[in-house]
Amino acid sequence: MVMIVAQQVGVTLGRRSVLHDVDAAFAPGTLTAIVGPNGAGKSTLARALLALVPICGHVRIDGADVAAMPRAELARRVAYVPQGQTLHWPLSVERLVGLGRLPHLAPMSRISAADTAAIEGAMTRADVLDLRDRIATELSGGERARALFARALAVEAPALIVDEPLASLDPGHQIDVMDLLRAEAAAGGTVIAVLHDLTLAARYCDRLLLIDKGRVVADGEPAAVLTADRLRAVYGIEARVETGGAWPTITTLGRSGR
Ligand SMILES: Nc1ncnc2c1ncn2[C@@H]1O[C@H](COP(=O)(O)OP(=O)(O)OP(=O)(O)O)[C@@H](O)[C@H]1O
Repeated sequence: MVMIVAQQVGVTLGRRSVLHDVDAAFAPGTLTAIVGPNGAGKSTLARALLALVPICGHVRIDGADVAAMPRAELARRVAYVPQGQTLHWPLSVERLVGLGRLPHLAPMSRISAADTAAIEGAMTRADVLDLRDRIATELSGGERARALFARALAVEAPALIVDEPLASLDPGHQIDVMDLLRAEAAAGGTVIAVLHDLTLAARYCDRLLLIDKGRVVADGEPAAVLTADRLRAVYGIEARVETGGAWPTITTLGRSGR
């Protein structure tokens, strides 16, 4: 189990100040969605948590500064699925998923029975067993997304950061992925997902971190974060938010002021 804490995190990319003074804590057993409009800084925050961009402030995993952490150790602690990843090598899906075990392998060593079990388990949970012999570069967008998700699951890291894992998935596989993220959190994982679908985020996540213009504008339980006023202010939409059911549902009615 790991605790990830961002303290006063700021990121500047080129000349653009993209994130400002972000404070956030991500606890074990919690599924957190990072939500916000296009360009708000969600992917940048996901990357900042892994020190993949230069940051001001600190990100700590169980108290250790990620910027100073050896990459292999960080890769064992936090599995990461970036947004819209492209594949360059014509590997089979099984071998692609097997790359998730690299952080655990000593140089030149062979994969163990435990590695094989992790790869099989990840392929099963991401529903890519029937694709295992397919060449990953020849998959559809949704199939590729599931294969890359399986690679992250194969790491068996205590924390998982996934950036727009639902993009290009059909509704059934969207539910499957959200169920999986929930299950990872229920098993003690620290799970962070960048999401655009607010209703799915509200239904599945313990907590939403709403980002706008590089700043955290709300952080809390979905029903507290997703108010009609806030959706108008942040997304520029008129939305009906219903909180009477098992989870809040958001129906977008149109653009504000139109
Ligand atoms: N390398 C870069 N140089 C300059 N600006 C960048 C760079 N990468 C991203 N940005 C800018 O940083 C801002 C935040 O980008 P980011 O990808 O984090 O947004 P996002 O919230 O994930 O958006 P989306 O929902 O569209 O994926 C955007 O304005 C983007 O144009």
